[in-house]
Amino acid sequence: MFSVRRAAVSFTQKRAFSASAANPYKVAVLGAAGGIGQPLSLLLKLSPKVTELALYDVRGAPGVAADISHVNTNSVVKGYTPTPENLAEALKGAEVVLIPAGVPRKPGMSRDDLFNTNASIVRDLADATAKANPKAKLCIIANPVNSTVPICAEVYKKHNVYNPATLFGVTTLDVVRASRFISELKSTDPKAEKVTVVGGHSGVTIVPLLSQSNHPDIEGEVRDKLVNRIQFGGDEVVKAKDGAGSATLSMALAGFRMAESLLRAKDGETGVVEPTFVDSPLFKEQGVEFFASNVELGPDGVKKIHGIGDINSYEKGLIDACLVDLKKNIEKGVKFVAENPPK
Ligand SMILES: NC(=O)C1=CN([C@@H]2O[C@H](COP(=O)(O)OP(=O)(O)OC[C@H]3O[C@@H](n4cnc5c(N)ncnc54)[C@H](O)[C@@H]3O)[C@@H](O)[C@H]2O)C=CC1
Ligand SMILES: O=C([O-])CC(=O)C(=O)O
Repeated sequence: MFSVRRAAVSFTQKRAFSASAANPYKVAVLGAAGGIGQPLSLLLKLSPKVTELALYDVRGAPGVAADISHVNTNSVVKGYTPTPENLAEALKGAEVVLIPAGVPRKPGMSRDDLFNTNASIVRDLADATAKANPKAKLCIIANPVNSTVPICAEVYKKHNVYNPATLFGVTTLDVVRASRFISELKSTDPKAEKVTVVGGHSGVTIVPLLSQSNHPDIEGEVRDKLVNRIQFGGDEVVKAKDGAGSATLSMALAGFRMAESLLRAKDGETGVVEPTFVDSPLFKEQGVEFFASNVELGPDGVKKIHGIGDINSYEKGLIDACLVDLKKNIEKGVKFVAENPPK
């Protein structure tokens, strides 16, 4: 007989952290054996803030866990095979849950084309999280983020455990890209380039606010090209990978940054700000329930949602276009759960 208990393969290192160690945080990655999941898990293993790493996937998680567990940092790594009991065990006690589970794009596809496959994957993983650990900070990487985040909110509402402060669509990659692209243009250090990107996470819903960057002088054709590159940076990678998927390594870095920021804020660090797609008051009056903007993180998740600040007329045009698509994407996610509730 297959033993559910034994299926949770544990690679406990001999010098496990004592209960009194600082920052004793468990982090769970669902979809851990994938293109993003593997490097993301590796980065989490390197973080002194993480003491337990739970790796779950429908295939291959124990192998990835065995591999990563040999990295000589002081944390425990466990790999989980796909049973409901193992999924619940992986989730239990996690401070942060990251979901990169789902299919990536191929050339010619939009992120919305992933909806049919990924909506039910994310719905079911959100359902498991709502049952096993509803207080965890839930970070959604799986696309289309503009729809998968509302799907999670609807699932949590069905369980009466929805807390808008703990649900995050991961849009960090958009600012990682924006700062890199602007530094290429201006021959500067990308780390010094702070670019605000708001809206959502696909095409025209990605709105860089260059007027608030270090280089408000970027205008005209140069600006249009830069904005387009930031909005469609994901397509650049999809095209270059030529059918083998989308961004994985830069995304792992971006997802890790988001997770680490949540843990830093949990530790009481103040002034931790990340861009993220959250249940937001900013455009609710226009019927847009979720919106990405800079968000100050606190021990309980969202502490303060920053407004979009002063924008110019060009950026106002970008926001208007963003809101049209974003509203449809959000409504699609909400409708999906209404018509296909978790079993
Ligand atoms: N938010 C963002 O900025 C970005 C999002 N993405 C999205 O992340 C997702 C994952 O991308 P990749 O890692 O490249 O794909 P991948 O196909 O390499 O990995 C996905 C993993 O999810 C697993 N999986 C599938 N169904 C599952 C389930 N029900 N439970 C647990 N695991 C499951 C698969 O076995 C696979 O290991 C895609 O939807 C992609 O579009 C990708 C890049 C950036
Ligand atoms: O482009 C994709 O499909 C993956 C993604 O979200 C990104 O790289 O920003």
